[in-house]
Amino acid sequence: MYEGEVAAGERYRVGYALQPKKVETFIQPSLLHHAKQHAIDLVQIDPSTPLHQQVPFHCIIHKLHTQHWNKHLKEFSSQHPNTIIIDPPELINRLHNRVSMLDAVTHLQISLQNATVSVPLQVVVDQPESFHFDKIEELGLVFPMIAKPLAADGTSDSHQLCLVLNREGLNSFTVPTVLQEFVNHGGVVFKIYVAGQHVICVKRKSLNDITEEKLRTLKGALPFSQVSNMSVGDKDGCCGVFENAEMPPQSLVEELARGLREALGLNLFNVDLIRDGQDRGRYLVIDINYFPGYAKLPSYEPFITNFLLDLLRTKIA
Ligand SMILES: Nc1ncnc2c1ncn2[C@@H]1O[C@H](COP(=O)(O)OP(=O)(O)OP(=O)(O)O)[C@@H](O)[C@H]1O
Ligand SMILES: O=P(O)(O)O[C@H]1[C@H](O)[C@@H](O)[C@H](OP(=O)(O)O)[C@@H](OP(=O)(O)O)[C@H]1O
Ligand SMILES: [Mg+2]
Ligand SMILES: [Mg+2]
Repeated sequence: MYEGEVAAGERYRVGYALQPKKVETFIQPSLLHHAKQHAIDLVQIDPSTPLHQQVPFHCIIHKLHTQHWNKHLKEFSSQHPNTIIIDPPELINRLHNRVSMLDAVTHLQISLQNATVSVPLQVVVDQPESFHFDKIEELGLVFPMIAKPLAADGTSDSHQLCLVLNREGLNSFTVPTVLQEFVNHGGVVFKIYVAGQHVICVKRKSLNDITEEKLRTLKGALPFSQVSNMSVGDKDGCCGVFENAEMPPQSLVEELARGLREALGLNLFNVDLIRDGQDRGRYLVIDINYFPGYAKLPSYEPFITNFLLDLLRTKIA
């Protein structure tokens, strides 16, 4: 029997390497319990101790951003090729940049049931002095726009966004930043959570539409962060709009999840999708996050456990 193999009646050991805050939210007793009942022991990894001293692992899941961890994991993986690494750090890196993350969508060209999936128009501003307003005008970008730090690396700074309402607002963000077309979408964002072949789409509160009238009265830039973490009760939109918002077609959700999983080579991520308020067949991906907050999903325990079981049974058969 080779290292990593499991005989009938044996158990799987899945190591997790996560920041303390993520351990607190993701590794709930209910998840540990559900996994245990399905022959999976979730074991905390100490990233400061050599991995080979913490073996055996059938699989390792992780979300740590340091180069040191990535190197550590790579070395371990080359010496223990039977341990499944979810997911390879070099592939996760693609989601740490707001341009490369959306590139994967651009190449997909999804069109289903009279609907299309694309990405908002965007431009990178990397040097304040090299930034010319003409450049964004040439691209067809108009106000309002949304400025997002180019890096999406899990730091709180990377979630500091701002609405840019007119030319004045172009001085309000730090570079490098992505300036993105703001698309009115009825204040609802669809979050598609992917764990391998398992996919769930939920709706969350989003930024409200910016009407022509608001655009006439508001000026400069409005900073904001972590909108979709607000509870539904916090929304200032009108009653019932959120509850009544129609979900995207299931076939579109599944096709997008499958396509992105293949294009990115990743198993654990979520996709923020909005529907253009002016064109109900136009969907746009605005964000992709690695190892998102699965615990916010109803029944996340079987969702994650089933994903791990599929993986372990297929790869260790
Ligand atoms: N192009 C856009 N048009 C309209 N609204 C947008 C656009 N991009 C982002 N938003 C709004 O801003 C919110 C935050 O944007 P985004 O998801 O890119 O940031 P984030 O900090 O990466 O979020 P997360 O916490 O999901 O990682 C979205 O949930 C949505 O409400
Ligand atoms: O801070 P970074 O590393 O970027 O990761 C966040 C993601 O960007 C968010 O999308 C997660 O929230 P959602 O699961 O609501 O998307 C959010 O979920 P969490 O706060 O519940 O862990 C994080 O995973
Ligand atoms: Mg988002
Ligand atoms: Mg994000």
